[in-house]
Amino acid sequence: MASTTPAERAADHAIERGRPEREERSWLRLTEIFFSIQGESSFAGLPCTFVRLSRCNLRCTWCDTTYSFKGGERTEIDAIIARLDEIGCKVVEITGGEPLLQRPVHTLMTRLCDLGYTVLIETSGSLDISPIDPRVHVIMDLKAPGSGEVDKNLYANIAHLKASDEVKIVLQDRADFDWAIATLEEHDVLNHAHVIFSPVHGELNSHELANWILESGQQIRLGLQIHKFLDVE
Ligand SMILES: C[S@@+](CC[C@H](N)C(=O)[O-])C[C@H]1O[C@@H](n2cnc3c(N)ncnc32)[C@H](O)[C@@H]1O
Ligand SMILES: Nc1nc2[nH]cc(C(=O)O)c2c(=O)[nH]1
Ligand code: SF4
Ligand SMILES: [Mg+2]
Repeated sequence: MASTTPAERAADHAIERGRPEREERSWLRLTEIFFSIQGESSFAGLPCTFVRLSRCNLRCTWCDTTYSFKGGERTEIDAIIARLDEIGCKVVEITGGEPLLQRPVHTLMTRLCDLGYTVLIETSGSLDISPIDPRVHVIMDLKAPGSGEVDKNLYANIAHLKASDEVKIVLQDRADFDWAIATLEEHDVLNHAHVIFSPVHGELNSHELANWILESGQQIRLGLQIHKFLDVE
């Protein structure tokens, strides 16, 4: 663990309270690093190493990663990169918790891009994505009403997406689906990025969601969390 300055301790307290911090430092609060099959996004099915950062500013009702909300090891960026090099997979996803809460995530992502990694970030869409290195593939959620966090969506982010990036909406029920279709239209999302709709796993029937997508006539990708069918991490 790195020795910390008062400024670093203040930054750490900020993320503990779910507030993004602006302090540059050499370490990140890390929940886990694991190597698995990418279960989500247009990269689904590919081998991928996951860097799961700790803490989140949201509390989605159906969140499957609540264990990332507390704790996390202070881990040097150098040590994270050394571990990724050791695993050897050139596709890396930065996730959480909410990875954009911790300012040094940008240093990590830029260093990984410089090293030739394909870097993905999975973010809730509640924090500013504009500082993200343009080489990073952004997968940004918009939170539907069923999540309980719809008021946190930062719609200004949509203008910062690249055409190759992805907007994901996780849906609990038909009301969420109708909200999602209206939101795509209102913010012209399909003209900014790819769009994925995913069911809350085990809650919304995926056949039903598939039919709703077909009936909508829109180019929306159905995303199922394939790691949960494989029963892997
Ligand atoms: C755990 S979050 C971490 C990254 C970031 N906080 C976010 O929400 O995008 C990763 C992805 O898992 C999705 N997710 C979490 N719980 C889920 C569930 N029960 N069913 C389907 N997707 C879920 C989130 O919506 C998000 O797209
Ligand atoms: N296998 C696997 N694929 C994933 N894609 C996104 C994940 C996430 O939690 O962000 C995730 C995850 O937790 N496991
Ligand atoms: S934003 Fe992501 S990590 Fe945070 S509660 Fe929602 S799904 Fe979970
Ligand atoms: Mg997950």
